[in-house]
Amino acid sequence: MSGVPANGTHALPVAKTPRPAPLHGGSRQKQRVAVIIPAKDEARRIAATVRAAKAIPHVDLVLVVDDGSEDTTQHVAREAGAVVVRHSHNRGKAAAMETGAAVVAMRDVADRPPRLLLFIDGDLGETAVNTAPLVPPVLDGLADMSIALLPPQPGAGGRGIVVGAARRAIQSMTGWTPTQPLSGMRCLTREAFEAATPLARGWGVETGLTIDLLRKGYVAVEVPCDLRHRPSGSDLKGQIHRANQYRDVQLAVGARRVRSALDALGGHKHSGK
Ligand SMILES: O=c1ccn([C@@H]2O[C@H](COP(=O)(O)OP(=O)(O)O[C@H]3O[C@H](CO)[C@@H](O)[C@H](O)[C@H]3O)[C@@H](O)[C@H]2O)c(=O)[nH]1
Ligand SMILES: O=C(O)[C@H](O)COP(=O)(O)O
Repeated sequence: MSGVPANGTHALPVAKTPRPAPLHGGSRQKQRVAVIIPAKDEARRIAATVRAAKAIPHVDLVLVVDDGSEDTTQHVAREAGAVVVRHSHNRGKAAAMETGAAVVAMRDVADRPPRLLLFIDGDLGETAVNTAPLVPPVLDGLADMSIALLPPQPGAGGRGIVVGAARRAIQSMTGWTPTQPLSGMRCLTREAFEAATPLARGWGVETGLTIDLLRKGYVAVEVPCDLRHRPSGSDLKGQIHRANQYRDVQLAVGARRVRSALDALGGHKHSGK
């Protein structure tokens, strides 16, 4: 298992899954990328996010999953050029990611490699184009999943409680210490995504993804990306959001600890111990 900073001092990592072989004559098959944007009430920013996502090299599909928005997110996203699907009621970010990946799979074609999946948040606006550096490490077979490292965000009101809990859990279960364990901007191979399903629910999704993939031998890298999003403040709304994040992270981690304890028990039985 391994996870490494892309710009760290380690030797270059190698992804668990080799990339598609070159075609006859040596040219690499054109690997395409789908951007998946889970979005709940993002009407103000989704158009800029969609337009910027379309400018990322290798991207031929930008899919917005409207997760039961009460505003005009779906219409604005469609006008900006996204393919839009919608949950009739709000099901949480992880469910929107699963819906997005399923829709992309329907649009993948048999004679080409499945698209890489680039998940980004709906509130990045024009900075969404700066998730482009997440693609090359996965495209080139250095990693199975790349994770964006964001610069400090003006107005952020967090105290590091949820981030710290997620980081420590990932560290104890995988040996890797991520810098920004909750970062949702991630590029994955189809195989890695499938290996991590069913995803942990709601806000536990990133923590669960990282734990599950690293424990299965997939390789993650963190890549600095110059992104701006709408950070949660320190007001009541922000604190309630953090409480929900904390609950979902703990549920994701708890389920994985139980599973790993059961696996260990099963292994002992199997070996007659
Ligand atoms: O029920 C929901 C709620 C949110 N979203 C979308 O999910 C994304 C992230 O939500 P946001 O409100 O921006 O959350 P943050 O607190 O900013 O989220 C940070 O922390 C989360 C994990 O707790 C990660 O999923 C995010 O990527 C990361 O930016 C946005 O596109 C939302 O529109 C949904 O699809 N469904
Ligand atoms: O604001 C944030 O960074 C997230 O909501 C996590 O909150 P935290 O800083 O309290 O971990």
